[in-house]
Amino acid sequence: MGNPIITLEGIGKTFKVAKRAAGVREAAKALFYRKHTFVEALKDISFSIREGEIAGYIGPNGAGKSTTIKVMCGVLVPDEGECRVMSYTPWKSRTAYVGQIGVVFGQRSQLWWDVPVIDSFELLRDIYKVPETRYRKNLAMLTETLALSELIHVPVRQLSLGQRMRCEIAASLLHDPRILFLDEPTIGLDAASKIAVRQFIKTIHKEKGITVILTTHDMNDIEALAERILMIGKGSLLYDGSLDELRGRFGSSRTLTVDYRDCSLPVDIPGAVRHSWSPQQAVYSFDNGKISLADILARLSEQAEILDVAVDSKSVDELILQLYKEHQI
Ligand SMILES: Nc1ncnc2c1ncn2[C@@H]1O[C@H](COP(=O)(O)OP(=O)(O)OP(=O)(O)O)[C@@H](O)[C@H]1O
Repeated sequence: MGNPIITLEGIGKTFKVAKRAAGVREAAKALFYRKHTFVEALKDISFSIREGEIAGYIGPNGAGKSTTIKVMCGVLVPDEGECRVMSYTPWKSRTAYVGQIGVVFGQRSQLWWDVPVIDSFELLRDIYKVPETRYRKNLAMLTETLALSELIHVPVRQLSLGQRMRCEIAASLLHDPRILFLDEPTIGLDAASKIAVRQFIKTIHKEKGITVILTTHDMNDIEALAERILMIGKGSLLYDGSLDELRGRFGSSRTLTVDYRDCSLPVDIPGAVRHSWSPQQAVYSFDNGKISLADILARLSEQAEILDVAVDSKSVDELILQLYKEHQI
């Protein structure tokens, strides 16, 4: 893994929001005095991302994910703290900076709605001043890997969500950015489109070594892509680690169901808890840290001929939910 490419130190952002009271009288009063409340969207956020990492940025609704992405993209200026991305402060020298990053907001489009996709691509080529040969090469690669050949001559408004998302991702990569920010790239997509998007992100990361920051509510995205998870809740960073570390913390308990040919007596296995038994099937739970699956099966096979085994671990959704509960968010 490379050197730090993104560094945030003590980033804070508070939004001032006008308070609206119900009723005509209150609305009239509001013309003269407006009451405000303050929303602390980010509180003292610090982390750094190394070049070539894929980091999943997760947290419940309203946690501050999009606000952080907007700060890192230079769309929002924080009230306090430092943010360095490559050699840039994102909200300064915007023109040079945007040429180095790709951004996809799942809920917003960077493509022009009424014109064919290829026209938007050409406009982006001109905005980012991509040399013609490089543009042609990238366009050919993206068209092939994202299966766009049927789509690029169609106006964006006629595309389905999944088709548009493939075009959005291509648009964000035409200029060979070093970092790709993806804010909910699989939102609203069907299962096949989600898998296609994940597969493409994996490929582009592997082939180009691009750094990826991904926000999502879909834990399958995290499981498929993120080597590292950053979790934010109520504006504060609450977890920074790998999925495996999270499994070690909450998810080491597994359930084993084993089918065997007639076994007349229940088998006790030190380190595993037996939950049910019959001459054909037994269910155990065990902790990876205490006894391995291989050891349990070895003990069982001394007593009976094993026909089939099934092992369940906690799903990523369950692990994340446990983390949310631990932090009461
Ligand atoms: N422009 C804004 N004006 C006022 N409040 C805002 C603005 N943008 C965000 N907020 C508030 O800041 C908080 C964090 O919002 P943000 O969009 O970053 O959350 P999020 O984690 O991306 O949520 P979601 O998963 O729902 O997209 C929320 O309370 C939100 O209402």
